Amino acid sequence: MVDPVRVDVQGLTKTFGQVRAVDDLSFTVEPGQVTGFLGPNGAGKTTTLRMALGLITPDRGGTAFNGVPYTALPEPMRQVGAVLETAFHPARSGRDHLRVYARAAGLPVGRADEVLDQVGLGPAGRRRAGGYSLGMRQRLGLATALLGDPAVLVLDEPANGLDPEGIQWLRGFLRHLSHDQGRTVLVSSHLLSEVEQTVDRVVIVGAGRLVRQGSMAELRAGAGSGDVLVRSPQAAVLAELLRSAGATAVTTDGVPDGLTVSGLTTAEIGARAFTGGVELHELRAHASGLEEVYFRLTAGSEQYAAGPAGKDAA
Ligand SMILES: Nc1ncnc2c1ncn2[C@@H]1O[C@H](COP(=O)(O)OP(=O)(O)OP(=O)(O)O)[C@@H](O)[C@H]1O
Repeated sequence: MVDPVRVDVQGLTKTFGQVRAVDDLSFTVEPGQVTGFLGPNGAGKTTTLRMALGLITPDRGGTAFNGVPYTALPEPMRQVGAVLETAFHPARSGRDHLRVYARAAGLPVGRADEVLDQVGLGPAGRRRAGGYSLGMRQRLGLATALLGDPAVLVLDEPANGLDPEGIQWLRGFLRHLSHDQGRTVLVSSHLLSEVEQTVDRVVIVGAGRLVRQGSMAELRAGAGSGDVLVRSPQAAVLAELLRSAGATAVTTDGVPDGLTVSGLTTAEIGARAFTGGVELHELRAHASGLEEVYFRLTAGSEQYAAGPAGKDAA
C-alpha cells in the first residue's frame, strides 16, 4: 500500500485569447479510487491536467497534492505519475525510453524492466517504439508514469487506441493500482461508456466548468429519474387522475393505451391507480442510459467552447 494522497483542485481558471478554457473549476480526487474526468472535446480537461502538473500556469486557482502544489513537491516523479501525451523517440526502444526517463529522474534504471512487465509490454520493450501500435504506445506511456512508483496517477485518455481486450486489461490494472494499492487514479475521457466500468467516481466538466461530481452510484441513481410510461385500458381516466395530482400525462405515440407521465414516481402512480380503481397493464420508469444522462449534462458545452475560436477564424 502507498501513503494516501488526496488531490484538491481549487478555483482553476485559464483563458486563451477569447476562450475561457477552464472556468473556476474545483473538485477533489480521493485515494484508493479511480476517478473519471469526463467532458466533451474542448471541455478543458487537458488544460486542467496540464495546470495541475505545473505545465501551464493558471490565471487563478491551483491544485494541491496533500496540500502541496506539484511544483513544490520534493520528488514529483515519485509522487505523481502522468501521461499527457505519448511522444517517443521513434528509433529508441520502449525499454531505452524508460531507462532515459529513469536516469533523468534519479530513479534506478532497473525500474524500466519492472514497469515494462507491469504493463504487459515485456519482450516488446526491446523493439523500436516507432513501430508500436497505438495501444502499445498507451502501455509505454503508462509504464513511464509508473517509473517512480507514484501514489498519484494522472492519465489523459488512456483508453484511446486500445482494443476491447486492452480496455479490459486497463480496467483491471487501474482498479488494482487504486483499490488494492491505495493509489489515487485520475483518468480523463470524452466517452462515459469507455470508462463506465472502470471508475468509482466521476467529475464531469462542460465548457470549462464543473457540471457534476459524485460516485457512479449517484450518477446511476440520477439516470432513472425521468418520465414514467404507463399502459392502461382506462388511459383517459388515469390521465385525469394523475393530472389532478399535479402530474403531466400525455398519450405516448406508438404505444396503445400508453401514457407518458412526469412529476410522479412509479410508486405514486401505482398507488393512485389502485385507489382510483384503474387497471394497469404496464408501469415502468423510462430508463435513460448513463450515456444519455452524460450527454444531457454536457449538452451545448462544446458549442460554447468552440464559439469564440470559430469567430476568430472567420
Ligand atoms: N494553447 C492553447 N491556445 C489556445 N486555445 C487553447 C489552447 N489549449 C486549449 N485551448 C482551447 O481551450 C479549450 C479547452 O481545450 P482542452 O484541450 O483543454 O479540452 P479537452 O477537454 O482536453 O478536449 P480534448 O478532449 O479535445 O482534448 C478548447 O476550446 C481549446 O481550443
